[in-house]
Amino acid sequence: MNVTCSTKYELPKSSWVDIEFHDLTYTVPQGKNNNKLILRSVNGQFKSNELTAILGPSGAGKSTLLNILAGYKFRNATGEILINGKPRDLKLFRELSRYIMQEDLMQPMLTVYEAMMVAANLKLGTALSKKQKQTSIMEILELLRFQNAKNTLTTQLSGGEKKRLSIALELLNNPPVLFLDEPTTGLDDLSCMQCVNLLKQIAQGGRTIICSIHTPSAKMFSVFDKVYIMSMGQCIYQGYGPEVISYLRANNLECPQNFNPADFIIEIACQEYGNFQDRLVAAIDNGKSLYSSKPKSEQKTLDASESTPHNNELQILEQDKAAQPQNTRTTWRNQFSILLIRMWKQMLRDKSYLLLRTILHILIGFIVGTLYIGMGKDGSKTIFNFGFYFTSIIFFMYIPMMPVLLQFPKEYQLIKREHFNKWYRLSAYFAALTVSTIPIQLILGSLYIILVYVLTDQPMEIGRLATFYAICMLTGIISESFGLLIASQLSLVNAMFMGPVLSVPFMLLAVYGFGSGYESIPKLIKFAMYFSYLRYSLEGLIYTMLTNREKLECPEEVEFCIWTDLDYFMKDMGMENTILWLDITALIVIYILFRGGFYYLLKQRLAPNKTFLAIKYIGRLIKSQIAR
Ligand SMILES: Nc1ncnc2c1ncn2[C@@H]1O[C@H](COP(=O)(O)OP(=O)(O)OP(=O)(O)O)[C@@H](O)[C@H]1O
Repeated sequence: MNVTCSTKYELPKSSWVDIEFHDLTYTVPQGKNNNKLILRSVNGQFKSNELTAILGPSGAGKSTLLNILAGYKFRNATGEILINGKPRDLKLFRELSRYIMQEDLMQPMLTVYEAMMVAANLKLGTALSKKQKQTSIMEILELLRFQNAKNTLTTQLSGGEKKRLSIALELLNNPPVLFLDEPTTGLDDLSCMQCVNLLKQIAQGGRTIICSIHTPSAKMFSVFDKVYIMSMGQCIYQGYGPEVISYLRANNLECPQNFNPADFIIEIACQEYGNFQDRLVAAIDNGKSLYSSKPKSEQKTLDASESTPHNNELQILEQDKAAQPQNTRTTWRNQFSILLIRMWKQMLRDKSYLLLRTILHILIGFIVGTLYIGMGKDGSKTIFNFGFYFTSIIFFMYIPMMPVLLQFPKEYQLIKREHFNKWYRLSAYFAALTVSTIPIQLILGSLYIILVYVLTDQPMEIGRLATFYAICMLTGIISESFGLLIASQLSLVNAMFMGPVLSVPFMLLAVYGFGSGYESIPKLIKFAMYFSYLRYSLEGLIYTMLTNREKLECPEEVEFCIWTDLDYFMKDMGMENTILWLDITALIVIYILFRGGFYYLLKQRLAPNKTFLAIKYIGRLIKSQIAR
């Protein structure tokens, strides 16, 4: 069956970028004084116009090599990486290359076409009109055979379609270098072949395409222009796939007839026929040589001096900019609005979740309102109002925080991919995320507040209602920020555990000492109380709702009401010195601190600076000491 993609569209030609690496070594710290060697002085050359596959058994170091070459990992790596014969400038190289990671994570609630349009708007700037962008998108979608799936939601795509969409998204600004980590994993044979043929077609436009592959079929093995086979962090073969048979024969290893040579060399790498590691590594000079069945004298060695003298990264970038002015990145403002619209679209399209949240706000509002019904003006129930305000604060703590803890760890994987591939600046994403959730919180929050406010018979004064609303909303956005702060650093399971657990001290400190007077609280606890935003919220609500009010009426059936005078109640609670604007200022400051902290930690997780690395190192050291 012919599975070659035959389309009339061809991608624009790309600048040539040859990648070469020498003595690449990569270690990871393990235990106290131990280092694990993952790449062992490997060498190699990956050329433009070629599709190169990195092969090897599981754990051979394929992804590690790919990560280092793409610049995704670079700490703890030593050796030399040359781009067109000149030392790589990582910052510039990142502008030239794109990395398609193994996970098929897609922005949910968008169709293929919409996902492409968002990517085009972010990557192609404003130099192209909407019509031109549409044409580019349609051409790429046609090339990747998406004509019939362009209106399908990304989450409903098949495994192969998701892989192709990941490639399509990165092809929009025509990068000269594409790295792909296991693009065929999880695909059936036909989809694998289609994917590899497509990559070959893309490479033929002058691009350097490097992918890691698990076990290709014999047919696929011959499609690659070059295969680079790894075993235990070293190179055991580099050359054209089918020539591996003669390479092994030259090293006294005969591939049985009708046996897939790719399977055979991988079995050898797994030492199924004995240990040939050193012999094969020496035969290919750990990647310094390129095998060819031609006589030895005609084989190429991969010296830097022999590589084609192309331009360096800066020259390529300038050349590309001149040839493709549409590739200039869009402004921060545009990035912000594109991302904001994407977030709102996704939020509004997730109808079942939106409905669930709406029902939840109404239901909880109704339950809380019913539990505290009519107590706002009842002199015998003054203390119950305290409970009502606290319940409301807890509601606005948990409701915005829990979805964030659940969603953000997954969202982080998407941000990592998009940010690494230079779709947008992190600050634009952060600003869009900050703004995106506010309207929905304001609307849903008001559903709860209107219900409880009316049912509990709180004073119908605009000023009090507005302040009640503002404090609840501030509590909500602080809790959301706190959730983001946690979720930006932890996995889903850990975040779901840590979020509620870390909230407990905030709750305890919020009510600590009420009724016994501020002075009786120990100094250390007083100090800790400054950090509980819930305390400021609770104080603010109590002050707003209970000061400057007339005496409450004591119902006839009740013999004695202790707190009809609310000033006495405030005094008994130890809250007579509360200053509302101070509470609100503290809430705003905490919000800024939590949001700022979230941004800083997210930035550090994506690209850690030295301080952060040192903290991580100390953490690892402590962990290893505890584990001993
Ligand atoms: N941070 C790390 N700490 C400890 N070991 C690591 C670390 N990163 C990678 N390794 C180890 O390095 C080796 C190579 O990993 P790598 O992911 O590059 O292999 P791979 O060839 O891509 O494997 P697979 O095909 O299974 O994905 C593995 O043994 C892995 O366990």
